[in-house]
Amino acid sequence: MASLSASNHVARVLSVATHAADVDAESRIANSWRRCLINHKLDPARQGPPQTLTEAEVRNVAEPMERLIRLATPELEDLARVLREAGYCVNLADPNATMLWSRLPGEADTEIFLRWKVYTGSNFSEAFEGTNGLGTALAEEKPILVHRDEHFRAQWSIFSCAVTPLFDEAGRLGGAVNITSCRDDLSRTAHQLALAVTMKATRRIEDVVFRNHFRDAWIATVPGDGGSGLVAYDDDRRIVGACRSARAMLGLTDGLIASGIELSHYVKFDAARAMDEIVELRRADGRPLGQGHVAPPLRARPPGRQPVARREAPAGRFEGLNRLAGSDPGLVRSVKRLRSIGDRNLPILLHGETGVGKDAFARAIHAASSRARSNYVALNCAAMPESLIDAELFGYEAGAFTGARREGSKGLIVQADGGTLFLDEIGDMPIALQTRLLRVLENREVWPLGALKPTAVDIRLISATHRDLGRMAEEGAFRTDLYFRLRGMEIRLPALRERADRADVIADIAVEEASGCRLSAAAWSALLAYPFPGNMRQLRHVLRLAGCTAEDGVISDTDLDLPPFGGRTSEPDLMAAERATIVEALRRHGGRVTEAAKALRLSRATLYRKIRQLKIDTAQ
Ligand SMILES: Nc1ncnc2c1ncn2[C@@H]1O[C@H](COP(=O)(O)OP(=O)(O)OP(=O)(O)O)[C@@H](O)[C@H]1O
Repeated sequence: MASLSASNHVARVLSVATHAADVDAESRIANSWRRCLINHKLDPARQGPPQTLTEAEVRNVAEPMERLIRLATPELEDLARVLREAGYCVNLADPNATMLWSRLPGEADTEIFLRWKVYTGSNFSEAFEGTNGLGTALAEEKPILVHRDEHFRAQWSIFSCAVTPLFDEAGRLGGAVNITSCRDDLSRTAHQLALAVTMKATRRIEDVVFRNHFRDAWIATVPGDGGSGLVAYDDDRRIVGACRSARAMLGLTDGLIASGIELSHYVKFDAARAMDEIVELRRADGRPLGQGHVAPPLRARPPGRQPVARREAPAGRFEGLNRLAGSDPGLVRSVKRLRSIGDRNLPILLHGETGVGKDAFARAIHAASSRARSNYVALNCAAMPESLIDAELFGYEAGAFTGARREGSKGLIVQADGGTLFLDEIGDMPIALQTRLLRVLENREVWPLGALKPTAVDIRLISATHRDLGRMAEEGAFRTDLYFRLRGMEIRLPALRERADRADVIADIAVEEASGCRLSAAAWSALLAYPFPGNMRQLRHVLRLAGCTAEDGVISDTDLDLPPFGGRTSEPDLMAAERATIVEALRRHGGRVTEAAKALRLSRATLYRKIRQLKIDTAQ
């Protein structure tokens, strides 16, 4: 379609949508235009940005999608890297078409995406924005390419997007992967190729999500006309799950799966041994079905280990906490204590080394509480100077100081009202601010800078530190009264090397970060023996990298980037190991802090802080 002026575009949309012109009348685009006009009563000439959520709202919407986002991120990063040259931005959206993950292409193109708010937090549902890749693909639950003038609203005609819906392990709509370009020199054919790449990436994400969910089960890959389908089954060959295409292919339903129906009703094959293998599949009546693939439970993959008994499906809102606790007795006890305090508003102090999962744990506590529907607001006290923490946390009135935002700022405490405030690295909070925080906790109200009256707040406080706050309080470096106020309940998160279920944690993270690979015996022993000073974060990083360098799907010990470390746990040793990890990440990324931070899964602010603390010379 050639590019049209805005008024011509509107006229064309109206004539096609009202059947006056029968050009493309039966096409999906024409049908969508009709939906927009008749069902959604939209105006193709309307101008203005899409609806955009605040950062806190995005966090709330993203919370139930956390596992999907985590599992999809490596694939999405690859997709963004491949398509960056062609000026594409890449997004992952939830089923309501709200973008929750974005990578902008950089350079000149980025400015356009920012100007038009094509980024995290924006909603592109068809009912609001008219025909567009994300909204229409989700409305129809089918991949679609929407090229420039095919958009309903004239203003979106500067973009071309290609979108593939994503289905979860139960075949339900879980979101969509979107790619958008604003380059007018890219042909429809080029976009079609990009759509094909996106569809492949999305299928791989679905594959990882399915295998991760059914990691205790055997997985059969069944060939079909429109691609293969995955069926999960237990040791007795009873089906426990099936992906969307396997359901369609075999006629499987939730009811049939819940009834424990046997795989042999649908497909048969000879002997299932302990290794991944290609098998000749037959239909239930014995006719050949083609070649399939059978994989043993992922949890059982590390050599020499028996399959781990299936963990009980965790009950409802405690699912996240149970998952993080695994089967480490200390952590399981802590989760039990958290359950027993129920919804009493007790402040919680998390204590643990860097990367053990303090933030993840705090989020899970929030998700398990009756406050889950309200905001979870986090602040890292070590990442910013005192004046900024003050303004960010307590807020300020309009014109309270030079450089303040014209409209003032509510502050994070007020934003967390009704929800949870997470203060990371609380040990780094300057003394003056400790006093203000104590006052907030005691009086349950906050005085924004320059305000004439306080604002009442109801927050649950979770704080975290890697320091010995008790000792700091004794030495006068931390307010004793605040210390006691913070530790309504103190939870120690053990280092990875201390966890009794270390082997399970490693196996689980291997499945997530290096899906499709298995660990050689030597790699497995090396991982078990290594003290992981950077804990979960470092383990994830090591396995992600190993998954990329592994040959023939086998991670050997030489694929593991484990910097020498003595196994002792003193602070200087930890710092030395952390320093070495950061220096190595910076070296790998040519000194580019943003990319090194991404690889280490740290925020840029945190990495800059660590660079300063550890006196790392980034100019090397
Ligand atoms: N139990 C767990 N199982 C698997 N992955 C985990 C677990 N706990 C944390 N992680 C992952 O480890 C990484 C680091 O976690 P998180 O940021 O919560 O650690 P932290 O203790 O807050 O780190 P820091 O002290 O540097 O702020 C994240 O990618 C998180 O998803």
